[in-house]
Amino acid sequence: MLKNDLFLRAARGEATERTPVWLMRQAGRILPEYRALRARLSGFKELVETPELAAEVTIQPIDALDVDAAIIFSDILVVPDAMGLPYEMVEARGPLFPTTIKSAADIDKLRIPDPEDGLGYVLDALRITKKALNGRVPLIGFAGAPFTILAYMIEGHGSKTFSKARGFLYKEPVLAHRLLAKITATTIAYLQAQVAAGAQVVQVFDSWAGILPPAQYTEFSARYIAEITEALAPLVPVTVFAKGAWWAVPEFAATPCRTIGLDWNQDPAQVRLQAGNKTLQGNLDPCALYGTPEQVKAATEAMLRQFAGGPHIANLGHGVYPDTNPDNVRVFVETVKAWRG
Ligand SMILES: Cc1c2[nH]c(c1CCC(=O)O)Cc1[nH]c(c(CCC(=O)O)c1C)Cc1[nH]c(c(CCC(=O)O)c1C)Cc1[nH]c(c(C)c1CCC(=O)O)C2
Repeated sequence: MLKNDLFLRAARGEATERTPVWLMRQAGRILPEYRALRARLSGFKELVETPELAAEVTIQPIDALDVDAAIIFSDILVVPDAMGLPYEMVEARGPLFPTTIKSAADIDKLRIPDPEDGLGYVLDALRITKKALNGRVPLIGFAGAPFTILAYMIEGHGSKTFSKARGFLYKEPVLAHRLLAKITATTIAYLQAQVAAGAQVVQVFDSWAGILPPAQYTEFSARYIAEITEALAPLVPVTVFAKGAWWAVPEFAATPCRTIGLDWNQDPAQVRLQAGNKTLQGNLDPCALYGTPEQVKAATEAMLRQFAGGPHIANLGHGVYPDTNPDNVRVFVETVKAWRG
């Protein structure tokens, strides 16, 4: 039994007494207790791959920020890792893949792993977290969208343009689809296993959606997200967050996802018109949290007003930036909780 099921009810499209709130990347470097734990370890991967520690870090923001949902501490890059393409997390630089996908042979070598084998550490973290939460708040599972995962597998690291990955779509469309199909199969099995391990909502992050032209987005990304939502929606409510893909809202609305995530470039009122009865999630600019507490409160209230007229889960328009003052995050959370729109 959940003591606080506001997030879950909003994610199902049900009415709630107040708007639930959580933050993308709430578990991480904004919290001193995260940085302290992280400093004792060899690196990010050790934290992600040690279920007891991942569970501890997942719960930190529930204690520190009093948010209405927990998101399992992991990364979208565990999927390519389990498929046979390991990543490294380079301090202060971000992810790096020592080998990348270049050919049909590279794609054929990739596994579609049994989640309990290749990703058992995430499933263990979910099971431990679920037990430790003891029903305080719902637990969110997640995975990257196949296109965003392909972008890292081909590019090998973060990039402003992802020109190698985008070039691959033009030069090798057949291979791109072969790779996307393999990532999609892995992701569906992985998310189903996350649900079996205790995830009550799953979110698909298409962080690099905005780098594709709309027609290519439909062909190389949205259709695979649709497949994932069709496989998962019978089990739990599914959230789709595609950063920068404002044009794709009608496509997501046609899938069985329950919630659509908005980044801060999107106009909530306009999205409402396109999204039917879906729940909307978002979308405060993470930079709004750099202001004074009064400014944070005003910006949060302005955001809440824009979402009037339908189910809403308050969040930022992307992950919280690591140099954000946690006190301002608490102002954001408290402002949402006090709001009766
Ligand atoms: C694109 C992407 C990645 N990872 C993720 C995405 C999709 C969401 C988004 O667009 O932000 C998803 C992710 N990564 C992490 C979470 C944890 C759960 C949560 O939201 O609180 C989630 C949901 C932890 C993390 N993932 C990472 C950290 C920082 C690592 C550290 O502790 O040094 C954390 C807490 C590392 C990471 N992981 C990734 C990058 C580009 C980086 C480096 C940039 C950075 O440092 O923030 C890939």
